[in-house]
Amino acid sequence: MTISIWRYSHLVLAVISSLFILIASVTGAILAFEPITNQLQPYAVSGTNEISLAETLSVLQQEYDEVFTLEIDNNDFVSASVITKEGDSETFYINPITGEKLGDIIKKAPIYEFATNLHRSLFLKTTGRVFIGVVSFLLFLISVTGIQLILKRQGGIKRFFSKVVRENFDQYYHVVIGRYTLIPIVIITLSGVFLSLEKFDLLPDSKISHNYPEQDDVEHKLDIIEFQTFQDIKLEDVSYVEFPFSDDIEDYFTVKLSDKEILVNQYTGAIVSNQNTSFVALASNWSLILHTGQGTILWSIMLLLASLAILFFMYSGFAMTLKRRKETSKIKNKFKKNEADYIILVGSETGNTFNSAKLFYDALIAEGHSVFITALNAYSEYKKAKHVIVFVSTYGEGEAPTSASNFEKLFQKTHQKQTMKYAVVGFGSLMYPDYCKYAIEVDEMFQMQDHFVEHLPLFKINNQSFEAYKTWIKQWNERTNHDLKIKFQKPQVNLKKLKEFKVINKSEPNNDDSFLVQLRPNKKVKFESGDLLSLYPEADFIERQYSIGKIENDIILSIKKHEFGVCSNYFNNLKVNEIVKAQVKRNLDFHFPTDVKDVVMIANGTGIAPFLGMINDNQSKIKTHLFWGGRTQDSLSIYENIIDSAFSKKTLSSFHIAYSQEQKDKIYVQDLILEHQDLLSGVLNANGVIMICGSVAMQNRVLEVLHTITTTHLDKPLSAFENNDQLKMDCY
Ligand SMILES: Cc1cc2nc3c(=O)[nH]c(=O)nc-3n(C[C@H](O)[C@H](O)[C@H](O)COP(=O)(O)O)c2cc1C
Repeated sequence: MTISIWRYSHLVLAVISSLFILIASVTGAILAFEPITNQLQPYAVSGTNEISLAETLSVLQQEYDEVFTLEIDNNDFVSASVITKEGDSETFYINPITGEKLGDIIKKAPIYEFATNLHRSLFLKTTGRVFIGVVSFLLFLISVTGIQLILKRQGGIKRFFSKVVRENFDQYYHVVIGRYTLIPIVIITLSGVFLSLEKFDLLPDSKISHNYPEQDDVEHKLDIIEFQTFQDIKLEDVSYVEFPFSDDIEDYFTVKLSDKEILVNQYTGAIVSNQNTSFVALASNWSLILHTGQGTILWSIMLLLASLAILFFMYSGFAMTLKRRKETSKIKNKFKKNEADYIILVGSETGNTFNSAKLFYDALIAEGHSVFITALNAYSEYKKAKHVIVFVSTYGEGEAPTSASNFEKLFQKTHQKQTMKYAVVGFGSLMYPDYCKYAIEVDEMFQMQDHFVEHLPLFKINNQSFEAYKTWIKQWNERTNHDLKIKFQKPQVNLKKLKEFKVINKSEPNNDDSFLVQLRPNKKVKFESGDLLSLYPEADFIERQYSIGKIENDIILSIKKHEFGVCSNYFNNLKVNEIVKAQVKRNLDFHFPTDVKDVVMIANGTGIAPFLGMINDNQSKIKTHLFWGGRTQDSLSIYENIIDSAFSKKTLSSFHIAYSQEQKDKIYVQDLILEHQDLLSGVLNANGVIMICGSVAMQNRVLEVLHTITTTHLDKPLSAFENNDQLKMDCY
């Protein structure tokens, strides 16, 4: 629940201040170039830590008729205001060792003048300055709420920089870029607020006031070069020197240093007054440096990047909000709640789960059913319903998402009259210790009430996996004897991008209707075991993907033939030397790890394909254990040669098989995993990697077993290893 408060505050603040933030960040990005271009000018003087103030002041006195001021700015440019020997009053950059003029003071370019005015006051003078000050504070609050949201999402400060689940482009980069730029943005906004407060005299007075003790007349005036005080001060510590107004002994040198201001007797060089700079003045100086980037190219570049990041956050933040609204507002029920046979209840925080529920709703409607879809928070009595299907995500630490926050109470006090069948689909992420916990709770609530009968067991979906969702639809279809068709967006095919691959070999389908295809690219194509081969059959141009095993330079695919499968039958009918047009899609998260000591591979059926490549290409001979589940011994025969070859090359350490049909008691790959739990926990404990490929159903069973193993042997949930990139999965 608290997460939605943070998200709501984040959004409201962003909406209120968006236009001004837009102006401030565009002008901020432009202004970031000013200190960069300034610093590229050749006026910076090096070695100011070695030059004494006495040397510079003395040389200036010799070089010019009169000297008024000396200034050293944040760029280390030294400028002096003087009357030249020719009698001209001028201010210019000087060389502090020779005193000679280096160049004229840089004039602010009109673009920077314009951007500064807009940035500071929107050309509205005081009113504008107030606005900008307030907006700066709002942006500070937005950054703080943003940091809070990232902390919640990632599960604490320790995991601030750990892996981010990628749901879509906007969400992913909003979080990833946010992690790197929010702290600089907090600094920029706080310094901006400070500068505004200073402008409106809202800070304690930081002016230094000196005591002016009476000075005794002295007969001999020392040369500046002889002033011990100035000899002891290095130029790098000086920001400003004002020369005495007249020869009067009560007129002094005023010297501003980084942390204090001193008055120096112009005859003796003695310090007359010494006052420390106030905290407010120091903070104000730092605010100016941090807000404008003066003096450091690196920080100026950071300011530029932060300004650009703010623009991206505005775009991606609003895009996410619009998408969320669209997902939740597009529910237009055709049937009333008391007319419908099917009730779909949705619990979602950011709208993703609504999307999956809506696809199911559309498919049921297309089949001619009466369906009513609503949020879990709107749960009530349904007079005619026969089926309740719940799609629900988990948020916070295993809690209900916003649109299900009230469901438990409603469920307890609502009593349905007729008996209904229920099915719960949980959406979550394996990166959280309480994987799909709220869905588990909802499932239990249904189990406890008499009027509900389980239609399908609880089904969990990791990271909104569409493949897993399709598996659940398949289970639904099998259970109901229907052929519900989910309409999903076809990925756009760019036929020009398809490459040609020649069929080198193809085995005949075995008892399981599985066969191997060996393809060779006609031209050079970059691919690795674990990448995907996308095909777009002419019948529908819908993308079908197969996991690639790379052996030498060929692609090995393991395919299961389905009676009416367009693509599997296309492959099965291929003859040697025929050409297949397809595209390789990189699947970087599912490549063989080369920087670990142990790898365990777990597959069932055709999921073995990428591993066939990996076990043969394991050049650094990493200890590799393959667990595979098949139906019968015959299922293995098409892979046997490749596995034997890996054993003889010593690139495979062990191979464990579970045949489900060879004996009375069925054995599955998850049973093998449990049997070898010491090996599995040992590999994880030693930072090894577990890879899983095959059916989603197998994946879910294996994950349950792995979770039991990690909690009992290693005292950690499986999510800890998922977050540490020790779990790689590609299931369908
Ligand atoms: C802050 C935060 C906390 C989460 N907590 C959990 C959790 O405890 N268990 C889990 O399985 N998934 C958790 N998730 C993952 C979400 O359930 C997952 O991203 C889901 O797809 C979101 O669906 P929705 O956008 O429809 O709410 C969390 C996600 C976020 C951002």
